[in-house]
Formats: sequence, C-alpha cells, structure tokens
Amino acid sequence: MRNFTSVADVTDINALVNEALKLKKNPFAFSHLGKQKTLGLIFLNPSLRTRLSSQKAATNLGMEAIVMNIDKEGWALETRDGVIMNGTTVEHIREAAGVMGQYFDILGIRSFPGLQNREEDYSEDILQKFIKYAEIPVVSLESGTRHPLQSLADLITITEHKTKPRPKVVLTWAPHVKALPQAVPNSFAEWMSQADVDFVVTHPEGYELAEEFTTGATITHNQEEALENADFIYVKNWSAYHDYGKILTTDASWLLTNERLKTTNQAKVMHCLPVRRDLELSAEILDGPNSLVIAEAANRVFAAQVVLKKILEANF
Ligand SMILES: NCCC[C@H](NC(=O)CCC(=O)O)C(=O)O
Ligand SMILES: NC(=O)OP(=O)(O)O
Repeated sequence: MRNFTSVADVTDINALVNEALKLKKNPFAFSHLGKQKTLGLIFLNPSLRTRLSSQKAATNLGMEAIVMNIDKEGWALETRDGVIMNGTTVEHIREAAGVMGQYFDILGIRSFPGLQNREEDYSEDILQKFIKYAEIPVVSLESGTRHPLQSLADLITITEHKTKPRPKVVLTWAPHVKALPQAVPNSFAEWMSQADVDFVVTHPEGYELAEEFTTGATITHNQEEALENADFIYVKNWSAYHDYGKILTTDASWLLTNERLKTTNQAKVMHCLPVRRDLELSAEILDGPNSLVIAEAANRVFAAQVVLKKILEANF
C-alpha cells in the first residue's frame, strides 16, 4: 500500500480487518517496524479521535508522530495555482508539502471540504496536492469526500459485534443545525458496498449522496421501513450533495430513539463522533446498551495501526 485515501487502496478489506483484529490482540507485536520513522499528522481542521488514535497507533509501531494544527499554528496556506500571493495567504502548498516530505516518512492530512463549490471539493485538490508535492506515502485523516480510517474502524467494529454472517446495516441521516460534509457517509457507503452486509441507506428527500458511493445500496426515504430487522444502525448527519452544502430540513422526527429500535434486531447503534446529544442522536441510546460509539472509537487505533503497518511494510 502506497497511500490510504479510499477503499480502492485496499486489495482485500476482510483480510485488512482480520489483520487489525490481530493487532488489537497484540498491539506491540510490530513495535520495531516503525523504528526511526516519523509520521507527520497535519490538521487543517479540529480533531480528537483521529489525532489521538493515529498518534497511539504510530507509538505502538515504534514510530515517532509529530502533530501540527496547521490551521492555527502554521502560515496561512495557499492551495490555488497561478495566483499572485499578495493577499492573506503566506505559504504555497507546493513548498509546504515539499518541506513536509523532507521531515516525515509518512504524512497524514485532514482537510474538510469548504461545502461551497462541489466540483472543487470532489476533485480532492488539497489531498492530491499533498500527495504530489510531499512525494511520500499519504494517509487521509478525512478529506473532502471520504474518511477511510473511520470506515475501516467501523467495519472492524461490525465484524467484532455481528451475530450472523451477513448482518443488515442501515445508514440513517440525522438532523443537525450545521451543514456537515458528506465524507463520513460517502466513505461508510463505499466500504459497506464491498463488505458482507445487506446495506440500506435512508434519508429525507434531497439528501441523496453521490451515486459513485452508494452503488449497490438499497435507498429509501422511509426510515421506519429501513430500520426493520436492522442489526446495525449508523447514524450521521450530512448536508445535501445535489443542492450542494445546503441544509434542506432539520426534521426532528429523524432523531433515533429507543422507541425506533423496537422493530430492529436489537440493533447496535454507531456514530463516528463527535455527536450532538438529542439533536443527532438521543442521549438514551448513547447512554444505553445498544450504543457502540466508544467501542467504535477504540477501534480507530487499530484501523490506523494496520494501515501504517501496511505502508511501512510496502515502502521501507
Ligand atoms: N471526523 C468526524 C466528523 C467530522 C465532521 N463533524 C463535524 O464537523 C461536527 C461539527 C459540529 O457538530 O458542529 C463531519 O461530519 O464530517
Ligand atoms: N470520528 C472522528 O474522526 O473524530 P475526530 O474528528 O475527533 O477526529
């Protein structure tokens, strides 16, 4: 594996999940693999889980991790080509990424979409420029369109908790007050379409995700119908893809409550976090026996660790 930016970088997702579960049982088995190697973790946006789990994963492999919140601590970054930099940006991504490539062996980048210009966000311009100019392996820490480390941790969690070979997994839209990216649901859908699951997506009208991510999924506007016999429910808000970046509704009837779980197969409830209680997901579910959110976050370490291991093995 050279880069890890989407499910397409993985040859066998089940093998990757099994390797992650092996690492979970024995986290220090490869503690010399990353010796004298440096992981740079560059954040253009906030993070709790991705930052801490990636640092921990690197440490477990004997790597050093250097974190920079470039949005707050770095020079204002110019990402466009061909502009005269006489405004507020100070350093171009060509030099910034080029320099990072000198200091690090592997580079992790978090860069959220602006949600203003769909073409620009979906071109993954910033992530692609880091790959091009750093000239070292790059791991997405959530980009404009995807969050693959999250999706891998989600699949690890489903694999651990499933009680049948092919569980029913439902991705449901949830209300929110802010326009959020499609990266988490896009990525989850992309991974689920390759996993051994029956995958259903439910959302209000107008919240259709880009088709490239939901190929093979059953899509319905009827949440109640979608939840019947569900084994796992993945809760997430996203803003509209077609009417790009817009909030079309905040309909609270989409909020998942214990009452809604009654027709499910005692479904386990997942969310990538951070979650706004009683807006996106009910506190009674988060605090109850069906919630997997902490277990899911715990698996972020082993998702990051297996990806770093694969990159170290293939490139050094
Ligand atoms: N990395 C996990 C999710 C990150 C982001 N959530 C957020 O921005 C939440 C912000 C808020 O609730 O105000 C998202 O949905 O893609
Ligand atoms: N789930 C997730 O990526 O969390 P952070 O945004 O806190 O890293």
